[in-house]
Parts: sequence; structure tokens; C-alpha cells
Amino acid sequence: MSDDIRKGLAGVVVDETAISKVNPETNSLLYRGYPVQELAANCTFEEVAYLLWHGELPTPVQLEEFQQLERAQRHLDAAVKNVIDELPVTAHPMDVLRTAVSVIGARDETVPSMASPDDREANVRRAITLFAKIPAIVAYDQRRRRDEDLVEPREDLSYSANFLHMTFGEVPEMVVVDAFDVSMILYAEHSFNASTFTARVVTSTLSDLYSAVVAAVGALKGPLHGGANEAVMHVFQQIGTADRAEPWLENALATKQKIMGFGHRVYKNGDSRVPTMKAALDTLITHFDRPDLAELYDALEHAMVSRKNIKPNLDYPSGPAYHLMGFDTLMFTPLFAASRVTGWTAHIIEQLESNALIRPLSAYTGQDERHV
Ligand SMILES: CC(=O)SCCNC(=O)CCNC(=O)[C@H](O)C(C)(C)COP(=O)(O)OP(=O)(O)OC[C@H]1O[C@@H](n2cnc3c(N)ncnc32)[C@H](O)[C@@H]1OP(=O)(O)O
Ligand SMILES: O=C([O-])CC(=O)C(=O)O
Repeated sequence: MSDDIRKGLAGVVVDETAISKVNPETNSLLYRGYPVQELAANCTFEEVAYLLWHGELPTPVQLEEFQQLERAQRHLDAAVKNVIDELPVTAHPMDVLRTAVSVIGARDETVPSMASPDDREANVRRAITLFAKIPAIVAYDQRRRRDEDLVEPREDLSYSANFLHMTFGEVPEMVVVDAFDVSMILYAEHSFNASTFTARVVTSTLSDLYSAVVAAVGALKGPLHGGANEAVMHVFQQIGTADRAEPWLENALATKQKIMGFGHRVYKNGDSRVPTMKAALDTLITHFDRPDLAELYDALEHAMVSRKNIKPNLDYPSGPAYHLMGFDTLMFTPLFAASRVTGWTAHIIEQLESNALIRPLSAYTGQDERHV
């Protein structure tokens, strides 16, 4: 292969962004200049979503306005519910989410048939709509799989408390709500990752915001990206107990398996978000009295680091954290999507503000010219 080819675009800088900075040298992540750890410690997910779209944290008045807009749109529309009801429970929840977002987009009459690329305000409005409605879709999908009825949203609750209320029919203790909110903040944005880049490619053709988000959901589903948080839990279930982690890993590596929740395209020395999510997981482990899970987590991490020197990524602590919160394993990647829709839509808006069609070249390796 020619040296000019950068398989998987590894190491290629394709555009500028002012939304987030991933720095593997300092192992840091900034959203609009703020370290993500500081945002997780001091802000709510609603404030972080506002920051990603607008570039600044909201004033109290701006936050109030945003919350009113968001809380008023939290219900699941009948048309979307009917489409979900038609889908078999064998469908992966990411397929359900992808379909539901597509329905919301097709029903939004404000989407111009000929793209009007620079309508920032309309796109922020659409982003807030998806931000508000995705929790209802995800919560309802988990409930219908458990043969439970839909739970209506509550406007008096924060984003995270309401998400958990719609999923479980009650607001759990604050320690759970806080851990969930931290996970939403950490998952919100990560520069040109595969799903965000997908959204930017779709946007670059002057397609609409919903089409870009639908495509991004599809990209996030794969186990090399967002699907890894679900896969981590399957791995934990397969291994069972801490003493089995090392032999399990030996066998998995001998059969050339990728170990889910480990490794990263950009961070080669650990993921900047892991310590914060691991602290949230530890709080849940103490709260639910599950030292066995902590032992398994540590044993697999230790085995992987000693054997391959490959460190965990964010999906490694978030998988077991969502498990302890009570989510079904299949729902983990939609939770990632519920958060990342903020980053995706911020990038869609940024792409439109300085658009160039994304269309790379390829080196042809097929047949020389021939004739029929
Ligand atoms: C929030 C997120 O989306 S983070 C990513 C979530 N995805 C996962 O957890 C899936 C598991 N991880 C992986 O598959 C990879 O680490 C990726 C896809 C995330 C990154 O991959 P790349 O940057 O392409 O790394 P690359 O594949 O070049 O890996 C370099 C070497 O480390 C190995 N490696 C990397 N990650 C892993 C892993 N998780 N398990 C086993 N080996 C691994 C590769 O096999 C390769 O070895 P080789 O040189 O002997 O062939
Ligand atoms: O940046 C990446 O390639 C994957 C990732 O961690 C994310 O999207 O959060």
C-alpha cells in the first residue's frame, strides 16, 4: 500500500473545530475550553449541552429559558410511539432509536426541501427537540421490552432525574442520578470520532440535521465505537468472577479477539474521561454493595495492561455503571447516543457555518482498463 494512504484516516487532520480539544499528550479533554472533569464536577448535563451549542455556559436566565423549551418537549409523540410499537423486540435498541429519529425528522415540517444551510437558530431548535425526545424513546423501548407501560415525563425534574424516572417509573436516589448525569457529560463530545465525522460528512452535502443524526446513530452502533459499552457488559458476564479474568483474556487474545472497552484511536496512554467515570462507578459499587464487580473490573484491567499495555476507554467503566443503575445491557449504546446528540448537533451546526463537501480520494487497485 502506498505511503500516501492513511488507512482509517489515522493521524489525518481533516478540518478545524472550536467545540472540543482532545489532547493525548496531556491526557485532557476540553469542551469549549473547559476541562471535562470540571464540567462533570460543577455543572449539569443541561448546562453542558447549552455550552456545546452556544460556546458559553448559560446565564441563569438563559438556562431557565432553555429548560422550559426542553421540558415542554419531553413527551413521546403518538406517531413515534406507534412506529416503535410496530418494531419487533428483536430489533436492537439502536435500530429503534435510528428509526424514531428518522420519524421525528420526517414529521418536522420546518425542514426545508431545498436545504437552507445557514439557519443556525432552526438547527439549535431541532437539536433541543432531539435532546428532549431521545430519553423518552430510549426509556419507552426498555419498558416495552420488559412488558411495562410507558411512563410520562415530569417537567419538574432535571434531564437525568427525568430520564431515570421515565425508564424505571421512579426517581432513584441522588447518588444514582448524579452518576448518570456525570456519564452524560463525559459522553457528550469527543471531536472527530467516527459518528461525529459521519454526521459532518452527511451535513457537508447540505443534507438536513435529522439525516446527519440518523447516520451518526448508525455509526455509533458498531462495537469498535459506542457499541463497546454494551459489549463490555457481555464480557463481564462471560468471565463471571475476578479469578477467571486472566485465563479468559489469554484465550481471547489467542483467538485474536479485540477486548471491548480497551484501546483508543487517539489516546494511547489512557482515556482522559476514565478516572471521572471510574469514580462514579466506585460510588455506585459502594451504594449497591457490589465489591465482586469492582474485583472483576480491576482484574481484567490489570490483566490487559500487563499483557498488552492497552488501557481502558470510557466504555469500560460506563458499561458496569449503567448495569448497576438498572439498565438492560442492550440499552447502553442508546444512552451514549442520548448524550452524544449534543456533540453531533454542535458539529452539524459548525460544519454548516464553514462548509466544504467532504469527498476524499482513493487509490484504485482493480483491473487495468479492459473491454467487453
Ligand atoms: C467511546 C469510544 O467509542 S472508545 C472506543 C470503543 N471501542 C472499543 O472499546 C473496541 C475495542 N478497541 C478497539 O477495537 C481499538 O482499540 C480501537 C478500534 C478503539 C482503536 O483502534 P486503532 O486506533 O485502529 O488501534 P489499532 O487497531 O491500530 O491497535 C493497535 C494495536 O493494538 C491492538 N489493540 C488495540 N485495541 C485492542 C483491544 N481492545 N483488544 C486487543 N487488541 C487491541 C491491535 O490489535 C493492534 O495490534 P497489532 O499492532 O498487533 O495489530
Ligand atoms: O474519539 C473516538 O474515536 C471515540 C471516543 O472516545 C468517543 O467518541 O467518545
